[in-house]
Amino acid sequence: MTKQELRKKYKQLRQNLTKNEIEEKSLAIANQLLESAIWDYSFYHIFLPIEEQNEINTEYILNILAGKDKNIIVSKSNFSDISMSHFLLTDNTRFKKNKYNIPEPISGISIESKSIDVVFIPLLAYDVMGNRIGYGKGFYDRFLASCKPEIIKIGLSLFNPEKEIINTTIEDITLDYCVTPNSIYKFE
Ligand SMILES: Nc1nc2c(c(=O)[nH]1)N(C=O)[C@@H](CNc1ccc(C(=O)N[C@@H](CCC(=O)O)C(=O)O)cc1)CN2
Ligand SMILES: Nc1ncnc2c1ncn2[C@@H]1O[C@H](COP(=O)(O)OP(=O)(O)OP(=O)(O)O)[C@@H](O)[C@H]1O
Repeated sequence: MTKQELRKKYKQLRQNLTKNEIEEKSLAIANQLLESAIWDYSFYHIFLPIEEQNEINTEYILNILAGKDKNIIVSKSNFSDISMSHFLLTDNTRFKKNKYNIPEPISGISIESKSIDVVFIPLLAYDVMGNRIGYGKGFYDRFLASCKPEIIKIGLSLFNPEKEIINTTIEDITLDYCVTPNSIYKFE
């Protein structure tokens, strides 16, 4: 299916889930991650969910990261130039929702994207090759292009992969893993 068709399909699939199902699946994803071999790093970037879009609740993963004393990085999105700026999460970090309902840190210690070791990536759909699509602005494609090449890219999804996203471009950066409530997919 094309990116456009997939965005429509997965927005609908998400809207069909209850809040309870999202909590259960979010917890299951965090538990899958606990089993994985990604914990020997220092700087972990995570997204904060748009609740209104039924995104994964990443709080369970945040708790794991905090428990393991990792450096946790969260971002602010600039919609005028489609860039993201990154901040270290501390006990004092306060959040505010932007106009797209994404919770963002109000201020904090700036972190450059090259410092990040592991990034958890939001998505609408992905395929068995590790291609992903989001809301279609290209925030993550630009962000990941600015990171170090060996950064570990982990998609998080409530659903299984599609066979194929057909209209991918060279700018699309593929995932290394995608974690779902039931599985961890590894892409070569
Ligand atoms: N939690 C979270 N943070 C994220 C992303 C994400 O997918 N999830 N992004 C991933 O790249 C970037 C933000 N990308 C976005 C791009 C477009 C819209 C947007 O157009 N929202 C519209 C309609 C949404 C829809 O298509 O249904 C709106 O709210 O009016 C929102 C976020 C960076 N941060
Ligand atoms: N590294 C980049 N530099 C400049 N433009 C880019 C880059 N990556 C993607 N784009 C552009 O951004 C637009 C949206 O890309 P795409 O459809 O892949 O978004 P997406 O992956 O669904 O969105 P997101 O990354 O925000 O979740 C496209 O027009 C694409 O050409």
